Amino acid sequence: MKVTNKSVRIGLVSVSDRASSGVYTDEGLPSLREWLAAAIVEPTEFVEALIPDEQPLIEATLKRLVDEEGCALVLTTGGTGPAPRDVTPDATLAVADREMPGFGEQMRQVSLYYVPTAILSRQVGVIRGQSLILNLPGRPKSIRETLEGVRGEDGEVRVHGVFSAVPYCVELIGGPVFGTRSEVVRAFRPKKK
Ligand SMILES: Nc1ncnc2c1ncn2[C@@H]1O[C@H](COP(=O)(O)OP(=O)(O)OP(=O)(O)O)[C@@H](O)[C@H]1O
Ligand SMILES: Nc1nc2c(c(=O)[nH]1)N[C@H]1C(S)=C(S)[C@@H](COP(=O)(O)O)O[C@H]1N2
Repeated sequence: MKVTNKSVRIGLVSVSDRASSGVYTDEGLPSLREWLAAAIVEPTEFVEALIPDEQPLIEATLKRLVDEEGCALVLTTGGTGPAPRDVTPDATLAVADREMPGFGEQMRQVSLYYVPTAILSRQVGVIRGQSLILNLPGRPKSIRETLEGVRGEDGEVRVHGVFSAVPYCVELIGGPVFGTRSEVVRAFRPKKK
């Protein structure tokens, strides 16, 4: 696989009323940053935002990260549930050019191995311009769970996390080519004939 030395620019958005107002310390952005830095081979640059559950602000943040900051990938955490203030998927769909339903489907599937309330997450994956935007649930532990997938006691992957498909998707929509460390997550690319 061809990989470049260019750094991969990634937007991280933690959507939480309480973390953004200081009621508790935000663990979303550090968890995202640590997982991605361990998973991606190439140097990464992060553009981060910690914001409350306000749909116009989430939409403006996603647009800024993609259109002005040039992020090839944007990951959000929080605000995907059914409560009235959970509006991250609505904001994400509002700024989308195209939906990628497989990401939401697979994340809910993976999450069911961890928690029966996984079906309450309305998380979506979308394309805006040449960027992939993915919603992850708010619990910091769900970041690793959904991105990395489910492992058996032998450490082998039983159910693929969605990050296995992220590098190929980003490449297909015109973003940078990057690889992953297989001990964290194995990126799949179909073999060229
Ligand atoms: N950014 C975060 N940092 C640390 N812990 C978080 C964060 N977001 C969520 N959590 C934890 O996960 C739990 C469930 O998250 P959820 O997104 O449902 O919160 P919420 O009830 O919508 O409230 P808020 O928007 O104020 O985080 C929270 O109660 C909290 O313990
Ligand atoms: N992997 C994983 N997915 C999960 C969870 C979790 O703890 N781990 N929590 C679920 C719960 S309890 C809810 S309400 C929804 C939405 O969470 P959010 O509003 O914090 O985004 O995500 C679900 N998905």
